[in-house]
Amino acid sequence: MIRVSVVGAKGRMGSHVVDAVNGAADTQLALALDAGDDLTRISPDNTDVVVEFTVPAVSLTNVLALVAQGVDVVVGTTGWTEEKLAKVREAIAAGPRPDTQKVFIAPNFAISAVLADHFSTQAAKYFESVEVIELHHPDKVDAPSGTAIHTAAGIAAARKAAGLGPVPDNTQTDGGSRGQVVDGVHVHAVRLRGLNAHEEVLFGNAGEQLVIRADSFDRGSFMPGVLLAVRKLAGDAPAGLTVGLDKFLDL
Ligand SMILES: NC(=O)c1ccc[n+]([C@@H]2O[C@H](COP(=O)([O-])OP(=O)(O)OC[C@H]3O[C@@H](n4cnc5c(N)ncnc54)[C@H](O)[C@@H]3O)[C@@H](O)[C@H]2O)c1
Ligand SMILES: O=C(O)C1=N[C@H](C(=O)O)CCC1
Repeated sequence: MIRVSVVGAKGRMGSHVVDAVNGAADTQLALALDAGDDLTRISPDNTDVVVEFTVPAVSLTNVLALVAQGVDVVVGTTGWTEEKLAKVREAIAAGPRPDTQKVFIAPNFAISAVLADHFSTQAAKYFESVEVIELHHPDKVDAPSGTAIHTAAGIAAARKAAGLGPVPDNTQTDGGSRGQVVDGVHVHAVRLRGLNAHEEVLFGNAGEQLVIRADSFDRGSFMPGVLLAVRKLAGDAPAGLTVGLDKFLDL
């Protein structure tokens, strides 16, 4: 049995993870902690893998503490930047298990979103224009979504590798309606009661359009990906920091 502790266990995602861990045949819940609880209770003596779903403002601190305690960590919280990822790599190198420690961070655990992201990077070099629209429930604290930032960055890298220049855009005045620009790609965030997690990538050429869309209607859609990551960390995932569920899929 894989012993799993959950940090952020009372949250929308954390509570689903607790249920998923309790419901799977090969995992058992070790500790379920939330804000105000003592993270040092988690150790290799009681936990094989920690799943962390909290808030962007505290996730890095939690991950650094857990690495220092020598436990492997699956992270679903958003808000990761290259600078924060570098701090995780440094913490692993300076931690108690520099050669075996595993940390996995995924902007999105839903297969639909991972595939939309993957197909978008494949499509990117064929289109002159691209924009990303993400649509979420209004209780979400960050915008744009971590998934949309990851998708935009992947598209931008694919465009750069293909030698494409900037997207065409003759906007002369903009009060904010053109969205946030992530690596040259405009990203628009919608917050609407009734939605869960959705993303649409619009590609355009003269006379044609491709739309790639992923819809997570329910948080249960993230749980197979979370359990896959837990199993991979308890199994053959490489040591060090891995980012993105696509790394664990045969794409
Ligand atoms: N990767 C994915 O597939 C995926 C899917 C959905 C949500 N998310 C992300 O997961 C994060 C959580 O989303 P949510 O909807 O569950 O949020 P939420 O607000 O419902 O839950 C966050 C939980 O973290 C707890 N928390 C806050 N500070 C803490 C601390 N220092 N230590 C321990 N627990 C702490 C809160 O009390 C709360 O219970 C967000 O960043 C969200 O964008 C990622
Ligand atoms: O509900 C959220 O919050 C979500 N956050 C992630 C993001 O920001 O990309 C994944 C989708 C759901």
